[in-house]
Amino acid sequence: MSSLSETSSRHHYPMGLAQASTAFTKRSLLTPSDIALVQSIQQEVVNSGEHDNPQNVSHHNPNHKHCTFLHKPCGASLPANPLRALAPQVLGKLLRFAQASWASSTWSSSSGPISSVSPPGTPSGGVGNLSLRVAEHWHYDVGGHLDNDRHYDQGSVLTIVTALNEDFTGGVFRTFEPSGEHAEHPLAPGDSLCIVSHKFHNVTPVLSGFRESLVLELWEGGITHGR
Ligand SMILES: O=C(O)CCC(=O)C(=O)O
Ligand SMILES: [Fe+2]
Repeated sequence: MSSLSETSSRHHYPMGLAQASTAFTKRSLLTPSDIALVQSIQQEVVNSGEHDNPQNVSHHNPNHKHCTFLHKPCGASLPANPLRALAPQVLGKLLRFAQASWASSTWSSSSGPISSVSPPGTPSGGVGNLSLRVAEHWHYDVGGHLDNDRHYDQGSVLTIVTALNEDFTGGVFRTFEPSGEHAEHPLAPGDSLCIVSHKFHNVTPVLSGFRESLVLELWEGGITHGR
């Protein structure tokens, strides 16, 4: 109510409200050539050397999945933020989708999970007021999964997940709803989903083939090359 509490709550996103929030899906947001571009950037990052997320190296075998950061410097041959520099139109599509999702949601209404963040349509509000925290390419082999029902992306505001391939079974993206049930969000290649980052989400085990996804997190913390 007071401006002091509003200021101090700027980076507080109530967990309970996030769980009740809606997920938005956009079919075929990325074209096959957009996907091929993202995959080629991921390959360039891998080939350039330092692509491993140190926090995820140990996950490579036990968890059968692997992360490549597409937002941080990785050697002299690539720009500092490879996805933004080499695929600005792809990033633009994803950010515009996040903006449209937010604008049609109640996420930043007074009783919404991100009421502390200025919504689209207000001066310097919306996605333009957030920064790209991470752009992650995920590769899940058979057995790869994200099995914590209460996994969420702490500290971020919006998460945008895009499917990059379809040559697998299992590997379904789900949200864990307040009812205690999982809602499945099947995603075909190029389909994107946008959620408030504090909404619980998970991925069922890949049963055959491999699964590739692009995960963007937007936050209020400014440009980062870290994490
Ligand atoms: O790969 C996905 O679909 C989502 C992964 C995820 O939620 C995460 O890495 O935080
Ligand atoms: Fe996540």
